[in-house]
Amino acid sequence: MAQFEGVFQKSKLHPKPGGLMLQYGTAGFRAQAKHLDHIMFRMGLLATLRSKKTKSTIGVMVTASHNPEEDNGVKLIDPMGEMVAASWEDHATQLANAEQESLLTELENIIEKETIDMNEPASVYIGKDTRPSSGSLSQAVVDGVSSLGGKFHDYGLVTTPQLHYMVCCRNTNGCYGSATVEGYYQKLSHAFLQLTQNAPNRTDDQKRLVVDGANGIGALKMREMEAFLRSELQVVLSNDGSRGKLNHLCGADHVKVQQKPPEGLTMGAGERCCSFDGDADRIVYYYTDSDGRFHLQDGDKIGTLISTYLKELLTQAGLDLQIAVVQTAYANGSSTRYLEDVMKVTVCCTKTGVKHLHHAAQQYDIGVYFEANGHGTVLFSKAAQKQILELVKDPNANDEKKRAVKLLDNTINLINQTVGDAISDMLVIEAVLAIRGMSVQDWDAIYTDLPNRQFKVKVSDRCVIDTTDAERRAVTPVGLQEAIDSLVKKYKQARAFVRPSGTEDVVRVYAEADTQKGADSLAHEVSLAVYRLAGGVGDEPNWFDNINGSFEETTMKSKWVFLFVSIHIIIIFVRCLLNL
Ligand SMILES: CC(=O)N[C@H]1[C@@H](OP(=O)(O)O)O[C@H](CO)[C@@H](O)[C@@H]1O
Ligand SMILES: [Mg+2]
Repeated sequence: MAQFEGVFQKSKLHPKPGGLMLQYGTAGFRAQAKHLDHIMFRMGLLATLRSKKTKSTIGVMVTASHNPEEDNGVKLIDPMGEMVAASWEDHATQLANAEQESLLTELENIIEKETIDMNEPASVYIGKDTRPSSGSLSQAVVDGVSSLGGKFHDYGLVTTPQLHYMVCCRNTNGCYGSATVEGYYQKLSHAFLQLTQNAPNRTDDQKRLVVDGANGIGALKMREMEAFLRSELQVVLSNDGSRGKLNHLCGADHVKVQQKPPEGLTMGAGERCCSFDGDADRIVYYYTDSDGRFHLQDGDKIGTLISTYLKELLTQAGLDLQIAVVQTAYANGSSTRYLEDVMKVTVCCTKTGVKHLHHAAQQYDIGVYFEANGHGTVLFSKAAQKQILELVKDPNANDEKKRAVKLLDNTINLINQTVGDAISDMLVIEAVLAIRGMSVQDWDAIYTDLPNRQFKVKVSDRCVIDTTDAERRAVTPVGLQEAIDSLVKKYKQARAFVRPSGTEDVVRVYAEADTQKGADSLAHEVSLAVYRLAGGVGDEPNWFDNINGSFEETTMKSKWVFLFVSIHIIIIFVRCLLNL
């Protein structure tokens, strides 16, 4: 214990509020920022141990992604830039929840269980998003690393995928790229410019893209990157953080869940637009048509576009590589049908959370994975990359083969294979549309989404809901799945499921049906079933609140409207009385 005296003393500066229990969820810890100082310190400790164990650099990203600005969170990044191994998530939860006096015992337990040699050096890369709380929280991470004698490099403000990229570059000794923000811009922009040479006649209009930066880090980084793209992409940046609040009525999550454009964006009819989320690891595209109808190109559409493009190139290059698309239960039924029936690619479904999709995608030569919300990337196996590189160098390849394989090679360099990356995905999409001469409308027409709806329900303990079959069926509480099954039967082409969120204290409800009215009504009925059978708290789910935005926010709005109307009625009543 004596060797940890420094840790113990430092930990007193980052005390754990007694009784506070948090869990390493879908994407790390997330909570109100004011509850996270001790978590950050402890994740600094854990990252140092993980670095000693793996003899590699580990990443710690301070962000709460799409959550409101008042929240924050932290994710750990493993040596190849992937999410931390699942077994270490348990260590993270144990360490985070240890009361002050048992912190060192918990630390020693991990060291013993993982047989960590404490004489190994440790190196941790740290990054943060633009939340007001991120500065002091990332300092707490630094304190944790330093108190265990680890070395750290603080990248300051970076997107989550940029930090994943840095970690991978470092641990591959630069093979993946150079571990600087500039290195990231250079690698991606070089590949993008190579790809767009294959679409030489694009007009300025076609190069124009309206980007909603969610008032977050993605906007800052997009500004920095612009010059590297040499006008081959002409970004019109909105919600750049100069005025609005992070993720407030904007950003990828808002657009996907509300199925409407963000505020703060001027969209011409038919114009190609996209939204990043708060830490720029997700992207969705959209446009409004001449009738003002909103069309969303979500993660499913992105996955379809990219896999179609890659499949075509594989055929042209004569490469026999297996391509698969990984989705979650949130994937629109139409996308799955299109991929399986028309494109004839393998589709597999995993639990929500990139770590699950990533691992599934690693099983294939080329694994394209996208969550419906726009979080995803493409993984190329080592063997696939080798075959592609060999063909690039093959002097006997004919022109068609040469072109296809060169495109594949540049696409590999443009994709951030460590994790979903809004900037990298955006450049891939822009390149694919340019090369294939497709407009956003052509892309939209590949298949038509089934109308769908997502709701949130507050319950006293969301862990009462346990699921199976990649979260498509609820095992507990008793009777819930039966209730969902009988509700689904009332609608055509319908499907619905519920699961506890891993990032917010809510139960998520998803429904799709042949009409929007049907999807809305099914989602509402399932929400009521959750509320009644899974311990709902507060008012019963209200269809109007759910449809019209974040439910806390609209509940507040409706309260204000109610107060305003009541005051007016009273005034009118008093006036009438006075006139009498
Ligand atoms: C339905 C949905 O969009 N869920 C999101 C959300 O997870 P939840 O566990 O549903 O809160 O945040 C995750 C992290 O960003 C993301 O991976 C996931 O797809
Ligand atoms: Mg995110």
